[in-house]
Amino acid sequence: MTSSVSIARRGMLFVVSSPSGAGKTTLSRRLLEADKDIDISISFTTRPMRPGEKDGVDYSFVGENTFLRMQKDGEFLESAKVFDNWYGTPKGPVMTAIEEGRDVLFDIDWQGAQQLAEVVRGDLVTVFILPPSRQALFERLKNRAQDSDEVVAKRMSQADHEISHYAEYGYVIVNHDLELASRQLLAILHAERLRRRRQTGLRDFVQSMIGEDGA
Ligand SMILES: Nc1nc2c(ncn2[C@@H]2O[C@H](COP(=O)(O)OP(=O)(O)O)[C@@H](O)[C@H]2O)c(=O)[nH]1
Ligand SMILES: Nc1ncnc2c1ncn2[C@@H]1O[C@H](COP(=O)(O)OP(=O)(O)O)[C@@H](O)[C@H]1O
Repeated sequence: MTSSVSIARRGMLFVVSSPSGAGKTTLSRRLLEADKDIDISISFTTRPMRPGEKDGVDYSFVGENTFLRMQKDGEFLESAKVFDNWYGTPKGPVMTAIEEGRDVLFDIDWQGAQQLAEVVRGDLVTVFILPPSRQALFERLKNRAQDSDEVVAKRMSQADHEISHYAEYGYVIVNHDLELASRQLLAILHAERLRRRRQTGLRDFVQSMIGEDGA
């Protein structure tokens, strides 16, 4: 197998959003396993930890006072209230990754995607995940068995509003078959990396090739 040529490029902010239960967490995890050049942004949240979640891994779980202090001090790249809880993206790790030419994955809602679009524009790629049907969404939320009936009902009632934002996204995937949806998400990541304007080292690369003698 031939080894690939490495050309310097800008990192991108890769946003995945969906109504709760459509599968964005599952798809994001699979993307991280399949590709080692993308890091996930770990958000801060005031929502209670779910069974199986780990502080600092799934989210950094903080109280409302801490969150609001961080928000006031400008420590978030974006922040929003979703289902009565606060969520925010810490600035530092994202900026470091982008400067190093690494990509960052965001599992955030449409409000966060809109705010990021104002800050980074050309470095932003957005993907919206749709469930195959309303019934499937309900069943996934119930089968996940991590939220009370009341919370599931609330998430279902918010789904229409979430879904209504799909048209603000650059890509849309219907997550019916998990394998297919995972491949589609990976394909978007790979194609977006090849955008000419992201490949900042292309000019030097081509220049050196054109300048070479003896072909
Ligand atoms: N704007 C914004 N939204 C976030 C952030 N972190 C998570 N979210 C969104 O908040 C919503 C609720 O997330 P979560 O409580 O984990 O529930 P889940 O989506 O059902 O797993 C989802 O739409 C997430 O994408 C963040 O840092 N900023
Ligand atoms: N394509 C799929 N087919 C069946 N179940 C799925 C599929 N994708 C995800 N799930 C399941 O649906 C539930 C919700 O997925 P999750 O990734 O937590 O959604 P979200 O992060 O969007 O709230 C989980 O139990 C997950 O295993």
